[in-house]
Parts: sequence; structure tokens; C-alpha cells
Amino acid sequence: MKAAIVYFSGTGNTYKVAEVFKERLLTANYKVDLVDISQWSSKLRDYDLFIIGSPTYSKVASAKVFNFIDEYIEYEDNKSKDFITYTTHSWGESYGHMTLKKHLNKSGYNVISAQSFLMPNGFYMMNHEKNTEIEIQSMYRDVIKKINNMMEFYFNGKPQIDKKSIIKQVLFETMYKALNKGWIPNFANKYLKVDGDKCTLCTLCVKKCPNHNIKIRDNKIIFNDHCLACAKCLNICPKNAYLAKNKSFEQYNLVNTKIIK
Ligand SMILES: Cc1cc2nc3c(=O)[nH]c(=O)nc-3n(C[C@H](O)[C@H](O)[C@H](O)COP(=O)(O)O)c2cc1C
Repeated sequence: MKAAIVYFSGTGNTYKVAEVFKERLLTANYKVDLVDISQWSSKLRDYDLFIIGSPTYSKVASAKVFNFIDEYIEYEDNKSKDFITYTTHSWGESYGHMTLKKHLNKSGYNVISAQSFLMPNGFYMMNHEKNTEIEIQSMYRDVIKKINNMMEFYFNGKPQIDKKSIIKQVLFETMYKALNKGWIPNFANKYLKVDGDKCTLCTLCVKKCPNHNIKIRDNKIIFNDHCLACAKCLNICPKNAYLAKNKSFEQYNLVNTKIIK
């Protein structure tokens, strides 16, 4: 059996959850391709199981993932695959995994499981608090437990879908998708600045921005108006030159952290 896990991740949380899915599938003798959404070049028909993950932005999944579904998988002929959608979130509730499920269902795909995972808040420089080490370890344990459980049900032919109120789901989806369209594309312009004394114009943020929203003009970093609000740029800057709401901060990037011991 072969599985693809395709994820979009700004600060590493969604990627780390993808790694846990991968480990679980490997122990069940699956062949697994773990693919960053912007690197996808395969065909759905090559896989038996397709897992797709996104961060939650204002309660819904990233536009990047919706666009991916529209561009790459909506028109594929083989609709008999098993799909799992998931999101990661850091406070409150997420409806993103359910809206992704709905989006795929509309295109004729069978989503057999949908879940959201609470992960550490890497956005504490802008919103809510930084988590304590104890909270973080407990989140990692919960993710591993939840995925083991989810896959166990799937292997036994009884997949689980997160139960969410349909009314809230429709309400949030409509409301937040519209709201997000208004503010997310200008997130960087509105909230981020780069300290010219610290920035060396190394262009790492320019190269790594998943939506090509960052440019250099007149020896300065400037932002366009198609930001995803993924917070990758501010957290990967080697000089920590970004300011969020005019303040410097401790960077968050989970990519090199081990969550499976
Ligand atoms: C602009 C923005 C909006 C967010 N909105 C929410 C939200 O509504 N609810 C929530 O629980 N987390 C929210 N988060 C937190 C992220 O969903 C969470 O940290 C996620 O795990 C990040 O995934 P990543 O590290 O893969 O990018 C938001 C983060 C950002 C940057």
C-alpha cells in the first residue's frame, strides 16, 4: 500500500504532525511519500491513501491548500481514493479540517477521516501566550495518541470523523473565509517590518516565501499584497531582523524538533 502526505506548513507544526502520520503508516508497512505542497508533482492514482494537512488561519484552512485541491486534484479521474484531511491549530477551535473535507467531498472524493491537532503557539509574538514546556510535551503526546487511534480505526475499516456542529461549520466557513480574504493577503504589509540595521539582504525570506510575496527594492525588503500569513519569513530570518507589530521577538520554528521520541 502507498500513501502520500501532502502538507503546507509555515512554522513547522503541520509538518511535524505529517511526520507522525508517516511514522504510523511505516509501521503498518505502507510506502509513504511526505511532500511539501509546493513540491507536489505526482499523480493521485499512484496512491491508496492521500493525507492533506494545513495550518488554521482564523478558524479555516489556508487558501494555499484550497488552491492546491482546485489546481491539482479536482480534475483527476480516480476518485476512489481514501482521503484524510487534518489541520493544526494553537488556540480555540479549528473548522479547517472540516471545510477541507467538504471541499473534497464536493469534488467527488471520499474523505474517510478529518481531525484537527492542537500544537504549540508559534504566533505568540502576535496573539495569545507562549506555551510552557509541560503544555508542549502534553500536546505532542496527544497528537501521537490521536493519530495512533485514528489510524487504528482506519485499518480496522471504521474510520472516524471529528464531530462538529454543522451550523457552526457553515457559519464559520462563510464568515471567516470572507474575513480572511480581506486581511490575510495584506498581513505582512500591515503587521511586519524589517529592521534595516539587522537585515543583511541575504534573500532567504524572499526565496522561502511560499507565495512569492517578498521582494527587495532599493535595498529594502518589501511585501506584496498576496501574503498567506504563514509567519515563515519572520521565523526563519537568520538575523532575526523582522519586527512583528513593531516589536522584536523570540523566533519559533519547529522543523528541527523531535516530537516522536
Ligand atoms: C494569521 C494566523 C491566524 C491563526 N488563526 C488561528 C485560529 O483561528 N485558531 C487557532 O487555534 N490557531 C490559529 N493560528 C495558529 C496556527 O493555526 C497554528 O499555530 C498552526 O499549527 C501553525 O501551523 P504551521 O506551523 O504548520 O504553520 C493562526 C496563526 C496565524 C499565523
